[in-house]
Amino acid sequence: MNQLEKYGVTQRFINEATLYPEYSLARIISQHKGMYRIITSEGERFAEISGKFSYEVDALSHYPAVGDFVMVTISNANSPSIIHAVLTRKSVFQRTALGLKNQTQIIATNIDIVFICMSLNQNYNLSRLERYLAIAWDSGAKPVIILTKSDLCQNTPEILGEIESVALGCDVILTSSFDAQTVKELYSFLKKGITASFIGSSGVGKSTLINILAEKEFLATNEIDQYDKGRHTTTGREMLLLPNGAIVIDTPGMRELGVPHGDLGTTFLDIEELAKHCKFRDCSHTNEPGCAVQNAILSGQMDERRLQNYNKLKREAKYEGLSSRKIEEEKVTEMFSEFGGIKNAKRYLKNHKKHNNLH
Ligand SMILES: Nc1nc2c(ncn2[C@@H]2O[C@H](COP(=O)(O)OP(=O)(O)OP(=O)(O)O)[C@@H](O)[C@H]2O)c(=O)[nH]1
Ligand SMILES: [Zn+2]
Repeated sequence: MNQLEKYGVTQRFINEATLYPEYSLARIISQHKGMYRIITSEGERFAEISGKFSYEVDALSHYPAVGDFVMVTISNANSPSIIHAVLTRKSVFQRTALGLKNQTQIIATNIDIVFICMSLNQNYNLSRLERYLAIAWDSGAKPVIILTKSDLCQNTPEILGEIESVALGCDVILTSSFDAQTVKELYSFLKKGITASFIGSSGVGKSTLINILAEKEFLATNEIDQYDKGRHTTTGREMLLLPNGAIVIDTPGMRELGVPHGDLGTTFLDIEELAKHCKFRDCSHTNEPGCAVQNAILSGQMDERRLQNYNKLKREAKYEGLSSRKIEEEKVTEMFSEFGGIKNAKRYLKNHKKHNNLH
């Protein structure tokens, strides 16, 4: 079988690839400082982007990322293959780039299913789950909730009830590493050729799950690897193949995904639906008369905590916007320092601000 077929290529990508008859289709399996590892029809290769690509690329998010299908010229194993184009992404996990607040950085792409992992002991937290759901809905991947360490939980039915109130139609699976059968339940989602990823706080048991699915120690789990934060000691890979042909993307970036530019509208569909019935269109759902959201809370239909988290995430989203404006100012300073120096830049900003204040 063609190597690439093992790595989740679908007809959709094969079709798009025909637009580039001079190049070959490949998939990015890892990325490190501008160097990529790719799977091609001829096996694994190192790769870098072409000169033309790097000249024309105008946003961080347009660079290839783990999971991308790309069009390449395949070199022999000793020299880098050349990446010419990135095919349309089916799903995208992203976050605001460190140090560059107004640019998004792509963490991983073309993930079909994202398992949101939360452990049933101290890590259990509905607001965090909502946060992860927001990331998932925003990405285009299908979220499935995994509640790990069920062996440590005494009041599972109660918690399941709470989770279902925020999960809105997502599947929820209970697992325990002491019962491999519970983990194998994930195979109803992890079919051959499906690309999946696991997100959730550190220590909830993501590596443990992947190792059980892989039927080998793919990843170091916390007990063996308590001090050495380096992972993937066995494989060095960010994309793993499970025995049944499913693909797992496990990059450090996916593990660190925390605060999303989440799709609040989907995660909090119930609140947004209720809000349509508030008396005032700009209702803040705090103490306005005729507030449908408050009424739902009063009648016990909705949990007050859920509204609080909704408001909190909304505030964060707004704050993101503000801070990016500040970053914009810094960028202008930098730009002007090239010709004319910092003084000119400051003057420019001052005038600019004055000008803005007039509006
Ligand atoms: N009791 C119990 N412990 C578990 C279970 N799953 C994992 N653990 C333990 O939880 C700890 C953390 O597990 P990991 O699999 O390393 O967690 P992780 O989510 O991969 O953590 P990071 O790599 O930091 O993101 C280890 O000591 C595991 O043995 C479970 O189902 N039940
Ligand atoms: Zn309201």
